[in-house]
Amino acid sequence: MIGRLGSGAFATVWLAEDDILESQVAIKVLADNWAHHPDVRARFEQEAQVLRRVDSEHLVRVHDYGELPDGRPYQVMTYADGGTLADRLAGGPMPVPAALRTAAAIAEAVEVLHESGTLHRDLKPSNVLFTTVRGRERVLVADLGLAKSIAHASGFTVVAGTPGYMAPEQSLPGGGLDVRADVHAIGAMTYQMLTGRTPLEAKGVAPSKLRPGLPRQIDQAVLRALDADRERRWPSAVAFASALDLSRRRRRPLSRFGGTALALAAVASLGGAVAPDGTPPGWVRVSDTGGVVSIAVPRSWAVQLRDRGWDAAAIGLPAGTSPGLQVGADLAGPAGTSPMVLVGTSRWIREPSTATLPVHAGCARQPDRRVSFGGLTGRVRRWTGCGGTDPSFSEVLLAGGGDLGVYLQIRQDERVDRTDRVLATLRLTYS
Ligand SMILES: Nc1ncnc2c1ncn2[C@@H]1O[C@H](COP(=O)(O)OP(=O)(O)OP(=O)(O)O)[C@@H](O)[C@H]1O
Repeated sequence: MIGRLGSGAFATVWLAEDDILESQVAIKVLADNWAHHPDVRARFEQEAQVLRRVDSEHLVRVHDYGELPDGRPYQVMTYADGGTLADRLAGGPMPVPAALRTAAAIAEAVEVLHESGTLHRDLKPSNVLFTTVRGRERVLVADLGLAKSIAHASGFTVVAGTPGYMAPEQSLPGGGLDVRADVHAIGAMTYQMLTGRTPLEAKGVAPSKLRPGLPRQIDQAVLRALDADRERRWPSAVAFASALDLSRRRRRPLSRFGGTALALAAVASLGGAVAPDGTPPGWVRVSDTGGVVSIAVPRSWAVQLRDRGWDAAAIGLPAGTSPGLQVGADLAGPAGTSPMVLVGTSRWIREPSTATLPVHAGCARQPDRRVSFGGLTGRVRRWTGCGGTDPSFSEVLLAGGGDLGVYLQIRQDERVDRTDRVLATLRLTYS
């Protein structure tokens, strides 16, 4: 051990030298009084497992888990040499681009956690660390609030979430939490990075009142993340990050292709096993009411479902309802701002197809490419660079598996294309 880095309500974190890795690591040791509590201990271990398995460059990595001779469990994790966001905020608000970049990185990490089925529950500036990688600073989200949640559930006098950041529903007994509680906390930190004050301290006034010159879109994005009614909040961390990113791009058009990578890189990095029905870990399978078509999407996309079919007239085929579904993060929200998948079947979709795929005005059409999945073949047309609030669109026609062909529209963030990954999970039941 080289020295003590800090302590929280549950644990003390030490700086140590790893002889094998020849690098510095942080070792978090559960406090003695909690180490005797089986539930808290189990959650501490669970936290280590999650942070070992889930892989994002913006999440603290746990390398090892063990037990000291006196029985206290510990986690060995990446050492963050750049202090915490709390330290930075002690000096007042951050430069706007740095605040937005940091918010996007936090959202990315949290989105990856959500996709693996884990809520953070205790996002706050002391849990956001900075480290230096190859001379560049990187944001790292640490410390899941798992221990807190169990302590709270067991009636201990520990607040489950930190005032100023936690969502209103977190202080309600038994209020089932979902990803939107974390969205609230990211919103609160973004507010503070931009204005120097928590929304609680500032009584929720628009950030631009405290930081003149902030664009209206940033005000709107941040206030929506903080809405007391979670139904009106951004439905996912990535939806919030996209809204901030779009505001940022509008301010600084040159940064469009550089800078922040959004959360969607998550897929490639998820651990765990693919389910027998082809559903990747952290994804959710949905189907239409008749069970004819089913598909899996990342959990954060699967907030709303319309499962009563669709009308193939939408793509220029004979009208009439046939099996189909639409699943998305925010189907009722402003068009084009959140991920969505529409899957419609039709016996009119054949090869060569007479369907008329939609044109996405303002987007750049990419060359069509041929795809083939589980006996179905067809083509994908992708539209990118849509500008405004629109992400990318993939238009897909597939046929050849039986009497039904399939049309899909996949709306997603334009920089990471999950079209094939989603298509690979498509299942059709032929009559
Ligand atoms: N990986 C790390 N690298 C460097 N410093 C760290 C690391 N993890 C934690 N720390 C430091 O140790 C402090 C204590 O961390 P810990 O996670 O135990 O508590 P906390 O987040 O401050 O509070 P609480 O657990 O009550 O929510 C942090 O505030 C931070 O300063």
